[in-house]
Amino acid sequence: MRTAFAVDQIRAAEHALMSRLPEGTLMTRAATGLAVLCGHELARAAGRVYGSRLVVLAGGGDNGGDALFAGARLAARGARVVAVLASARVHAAGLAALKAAGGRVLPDVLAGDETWIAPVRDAVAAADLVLDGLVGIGGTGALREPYSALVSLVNTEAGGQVVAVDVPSGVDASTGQVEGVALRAGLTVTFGAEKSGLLVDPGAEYAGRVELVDIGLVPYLDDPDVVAFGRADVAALLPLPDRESDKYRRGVVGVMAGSHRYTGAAVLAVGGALRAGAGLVKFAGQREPVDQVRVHWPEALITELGGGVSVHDVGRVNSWVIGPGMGVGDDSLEIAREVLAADVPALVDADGLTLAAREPSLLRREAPTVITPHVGEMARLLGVPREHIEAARLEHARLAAERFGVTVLLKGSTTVVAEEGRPTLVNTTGTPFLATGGTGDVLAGLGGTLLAAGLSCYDAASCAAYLHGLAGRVASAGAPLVAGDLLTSLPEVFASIG
Ligand SMILES: NC(=O)C1=CN([C@@H]2O[C@H](COP(=O)(O)OP(=O)(O)OC[C@H]3O[C@@H](n4cnc5c(N)ncnc54)[C@H](O)[C@@H]3O)[C@@H](O)[C@H]2O)[C@@H](O)CC1
Ligand SMILES: Nc1ncnc2c1ncn2[C@@H]1O[C@H](COP(=O)(O)OP(=O)(O)O)[C@@H](O)[C@H]1O
Ligand SMILES: [K+]
Repeated sequence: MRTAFAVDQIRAAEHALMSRLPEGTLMTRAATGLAVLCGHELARAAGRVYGSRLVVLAGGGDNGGDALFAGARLAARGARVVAVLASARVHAAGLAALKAAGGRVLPDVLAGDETWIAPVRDAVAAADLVLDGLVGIGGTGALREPYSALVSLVNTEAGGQVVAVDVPSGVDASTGQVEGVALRAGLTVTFGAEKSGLLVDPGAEYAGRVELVDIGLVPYLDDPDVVAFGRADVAALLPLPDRESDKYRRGVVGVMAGSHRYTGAAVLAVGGALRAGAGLVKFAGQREPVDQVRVHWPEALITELGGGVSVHDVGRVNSWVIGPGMGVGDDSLEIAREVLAADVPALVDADGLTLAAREPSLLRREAPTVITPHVGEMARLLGVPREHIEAARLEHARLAAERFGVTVLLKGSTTVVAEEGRPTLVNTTGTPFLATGGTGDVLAGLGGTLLAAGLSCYDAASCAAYLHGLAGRVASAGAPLVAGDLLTSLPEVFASIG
């Protein structure tokens, strides 16, 4: 399991650790680790450290200090290092070390004219590696000048590797938010522990690959702010059938999905539930989706609603999946009321969420509930513009979990799972090729089966996101996928986890 922390937590741990160590120890540890990793990058890109070209961007805080000390170490190994000083108060000892090791300082970017631009641009374009030590965890708000001009220049002109020190400048280390410009790194070398903002888009996208340098912080950290499951975490939670299993013990999933207009959603949601290993899937819906489910999934038990047949006629289930393509009319609302009155865990998706935005009492249930909104559905549920949600995924997923008292799986470029009292989970599998119609329906079915098997909402949502993302990667292999491909890939994914 990967763990990540908010800036306050990092600061508190650093404070506790620093009080036991001689001054400067942590920066030495950080800069040493940074220099080693940059050395690897230079060896890979330029063949060797000696003679390679390095540009160090140094801001006025300790982040700049780390970069200058690392630059000094690489200069001592023969790299040609130039520093760009973006503040009048750069770390004095770091700058002295760099100069003593043969590093040079480029023209003054603070002089107030534009004479610095051409030489800095040329140096950045020619560099094998640019080291971003402008701001780290001390950054607040949008980057100010000259930091933002320097970052824009690196983003457009850098010809070699770009390494962010601790955090890409311009990314909020706690939330991954970016106001204005931020540095696009190929590698982020972060110190002590991962920062939450490095795992969540947009920050994660700016960070590139993340490498952790141990500076001895771990014993001083409290519970993580954010976690990410790995294969072993999912393997430990996934229920496997054993000799005692029968279909009822494995879990009966009720699926209420599809409508006259949207029949495919029902087929995909039932498929997701079956392929996730449900003991039994009971499908309830209108005639058209019923016909389609019957053709595609003879394994499902089917209840055609209407004509005096209601949700009660479905009988006992261990969990409900409700929403994909079910419609948002009054009859759908009535069905949603009946389904969500059941005393079993429920996963509410798609149209189910549109109905809940209209009638929030649908989500006030005794039994556990997972909601799986995409950004648009979340915007409706919270009454917040979708851009705000995209910019601050952790914050809005947590807000919805608190407001509705449910587990929230917020879908999109970074899927996050939020539940009160638990660290927010960030899913690290997946591919942008999943952004195609119907993939969310498969996810809903998958999650419903894991709930029926007895996983908690948090675990079911987290495992479903992980498996779904892997299925996306297997199905896509770099090419477009269709939602049905996920169903074909799921057996391989489950086998690889087992
Ligand atoms: N505290 C510690 O124990 C350690 C800290 N380390 C380094 O220290 C960093 C934190 O150092 P600081 O607390 O000095 O903070 P930073 O160096 O991250 O940032 C502070 C500087 O950036 C400026 N700044 C902040 N927001 C800005 C914006 N939007 N636009 C332009 N300038 C902005 C501030 O005016 C200040 O000069 C970490 O990220 C890490 O790199 C490491 O050396 C490891 C140990
Ligand atoms: N840019 C992206 N990168 C990775 N996954 C994405 C991206 N955009 C969407 N997805 C995933 O694709 C799925 C789409 O689900 P959803 O929006 O509900 O579509 P539908 O309703 O058509 O099934 C979700 O699992 C979501 O996390
Ligand atoms: K930085």
